[in-house]
Amino acid sequence: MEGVDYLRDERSKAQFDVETMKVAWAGSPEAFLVCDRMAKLVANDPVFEKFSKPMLGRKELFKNTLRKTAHAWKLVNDLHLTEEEAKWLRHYIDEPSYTDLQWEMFVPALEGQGTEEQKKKWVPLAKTMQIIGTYAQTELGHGSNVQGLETTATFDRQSDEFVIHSPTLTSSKWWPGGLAKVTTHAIVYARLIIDGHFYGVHGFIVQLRSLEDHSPLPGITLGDIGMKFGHGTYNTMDNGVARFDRVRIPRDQMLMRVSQVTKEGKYMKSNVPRQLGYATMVSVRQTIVSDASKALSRAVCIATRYSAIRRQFGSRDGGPETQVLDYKTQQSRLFPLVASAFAFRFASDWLKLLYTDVKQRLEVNDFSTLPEVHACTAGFKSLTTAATAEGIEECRKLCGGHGYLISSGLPELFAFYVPACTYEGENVVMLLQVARFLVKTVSDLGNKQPVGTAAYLGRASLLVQKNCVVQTAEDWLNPIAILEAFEARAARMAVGCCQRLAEFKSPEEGFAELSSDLAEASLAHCQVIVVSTFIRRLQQDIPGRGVKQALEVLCNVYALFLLHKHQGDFLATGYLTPKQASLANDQLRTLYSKVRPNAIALVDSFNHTDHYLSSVLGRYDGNVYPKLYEAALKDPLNDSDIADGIHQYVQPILKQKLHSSKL
Ligand SMILES: CCCCCCCC/C=C\CCCCCCCCCCCCCCCC(=O)SCCNC(=O)CCNC(=O)[C@H](O)C(C)(C)COP(=O)(O)OP(=O)(O)OC[C@H]1O[C@@H](n2cnc3c(N)ncnc32)[C@H](O)[C@@H]1OP(=O)(O)O
Ligand SMILES: Cc1cc2nc3c(=O)[nH]c(=O)nc-3n(C[C@H](O)[C@H](O)[C@H](O)COP(=O)(O)OP(=O)(O)OC[C@H]3O[C@@H](n4cnc5c(N)ncnc54)[C@H](O)[C@@H]3O)c2cc1C
Repeated sequence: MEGVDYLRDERSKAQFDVETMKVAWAGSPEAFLVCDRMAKLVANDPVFEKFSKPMLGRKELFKNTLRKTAHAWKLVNDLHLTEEEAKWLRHYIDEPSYTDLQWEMFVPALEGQGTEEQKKKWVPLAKTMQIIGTYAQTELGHGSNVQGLETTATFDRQSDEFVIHSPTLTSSKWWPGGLAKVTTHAIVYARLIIDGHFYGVHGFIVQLRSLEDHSPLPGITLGDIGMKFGHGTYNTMDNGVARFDRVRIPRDQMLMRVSQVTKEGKYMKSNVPRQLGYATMVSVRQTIVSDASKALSRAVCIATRYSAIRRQFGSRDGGPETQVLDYKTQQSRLFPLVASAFAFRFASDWLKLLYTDVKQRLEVNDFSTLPEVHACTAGFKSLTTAATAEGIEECRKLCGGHGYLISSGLPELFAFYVPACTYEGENVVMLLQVARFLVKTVSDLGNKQPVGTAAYLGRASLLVQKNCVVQTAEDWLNPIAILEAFEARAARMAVGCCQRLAEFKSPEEGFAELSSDLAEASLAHCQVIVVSTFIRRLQQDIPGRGVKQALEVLCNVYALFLLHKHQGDFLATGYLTPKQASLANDQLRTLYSKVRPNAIALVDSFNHTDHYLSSVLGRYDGNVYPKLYEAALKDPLNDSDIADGIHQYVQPILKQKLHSSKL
């Protein structure tokens, strides 16, 4: 049998209806149709070809992306694509471009932090791409600590302008996407100074380049920050550096929803919290969570298909060897990642609802849920990106040696994905934000009943006393038992941290000293939410033959895998006995056997095109080995039998006089 037959055979074993599962994955029949249409549009358009990327130099890579972006923008207009369709188009094109910053950060910053008047002026210009903007917050010397930024915006009362200035080398803006060569404008974050007094960091709309000839405006020095990790992935983007030498902008280009500066130089705070200045980051963190499930589903699709084709050992008489997918070790590394992709998918759908709700509230100045939403987006961003980056690398290893080839699609996917652990809030820094929220919630338990995602902490006093009642491996299939275990562990970790914090001289000293434990408690809290979201999703009506049952198995795999991985926490907090932890692991093995017949069908449900996967190992048809050969033969080194440099550098070594060597 060939790879093609193996996958056909695997597909015939599926115990659920794949077409309905595709809809469950996409979220709705309408969402599925949009994704499917955009995926095919991209896959069938030769401009969006990706296989030549690894061979391109930096300048060609960049220009190639400019060309693709221009073509995509033309399609958006010619085909009258909605914003949702345009986002999927961008997703399937699969190439970081300046438009990411324009649509994910520049426009949301204008919309979230601008006054009505500012929005009226700037948003239409941005949405029609008459101006192209980026988000210039990070500096050479400061990224995570936004309040530590050094760029200054000094108000000049006489001219009614702000003077934007980079006072030091470390104040150079460093990283903003599209800044080096493309963007005409930026939201520049700077310390506001009026009459020598500092008023904190604010956003300012600064024009960077001439709209006529694209040259940098006077006083602004722009450049690229250099090549990044991987080759053909993030190097398509011109992440840039900018220095400002007393650049003047009109007063009305400070984003003034949160606070205003009057013509007279008076600083006025409106009744909105200053954290609203951080709202753009909340918005994009939510997008990043949704991207995590997409990236992880891509990696597991490649690794699962290849694992069904690859055979090793198991036959001593020349018969077929064992599919590596049948090894329990392979299953225990791969299936939790398949389950995680689904878990993150449902978590991101839920987060989107939470975010839509807070956005509507913020518009009418209701800020009550902002701290919870900030904690959720920051925590989920950290949890999902860390697990996805690790998961992609695990999938590469699951594909053995061939996983290391660029043609497997996995090295480039990892290089593209891994900065998500850093950008938009470094992951540990984000967990510490969750920790602040947890500590406040637990410390306030006497006065305030927690709601929403923290509601379970309202039962903390009970959860720290109760013990797990599981007696058999079967008991671990009960969602109530699973959820209580996660809640008890998280509550015990949070309460334990708070008790120890009280032993320090000051809360700041305690927080710094216990920060590792606090980060772990935050992760445990986020896992409660992801697990409970998955469980709640299964309580909804899920049509289709066997679809709900297959998802139930995955939900249990996800939860019990986490329980096994973090069993140290579950045991140390005293909720579980070692016997109960071991029963969970027994159940996990049984669950892997239930996933096995559905493995290929599950990854088919992601509906990924071969274009999007860009992987010889993950091809839908399974025709792996002939295509690996074909891809290898395309390498420029295979253009001729004798490569450049052989005559010059190798032949002289071969022809050296042997008596000169002692070897
Ligand atoms: C080929 C192309 C095709 C083209 C197609 C054309 C068509 C295109 C159409 C559509 C395209 C769509 C594109 C989609 C693409 C999607 C891709 C998405 C990829 C995105 C790429 C992202 C790039 C990355 C960008 C960046 O990285 S920007 C920089 C981000 N920086 C950070 O995140 C900095 C992190 N630091 C912080 O957030 C903060 O400083 C801190 C650490 C959270 C705060 O620290 P500190 O304690 O000092 O806080 P304070 O400032 O004092 O504040 C204290 C209180 O405020 C609370 N707080 C903090 N943050 C927030 C918040 N965000 N919201 C609410 N509250 C917040 C904090 O908890 C404190 O509260 P308290 O009560 O405890 O006091
Ligand atoms: C591909 C990419 C694209 C980017 N695009 C943009 C962009 O468009 N616009 C923009 O403004 N920025 C952008 N950035 C910058 C990005 O937002 C920052 O790099 C990020 O916020 C992390 O900040 P940092 O680099 O200062 O890391 P640091 O904060 O210096 O982190 C270094 C280490 O210190 C630790 N650390 C930091 N603070 C604490 C603390 N309080 N407690 C414990 N540990 C701590 C971190 O955990 C980490 O291990 C981009 C970055 C990348 C990689």
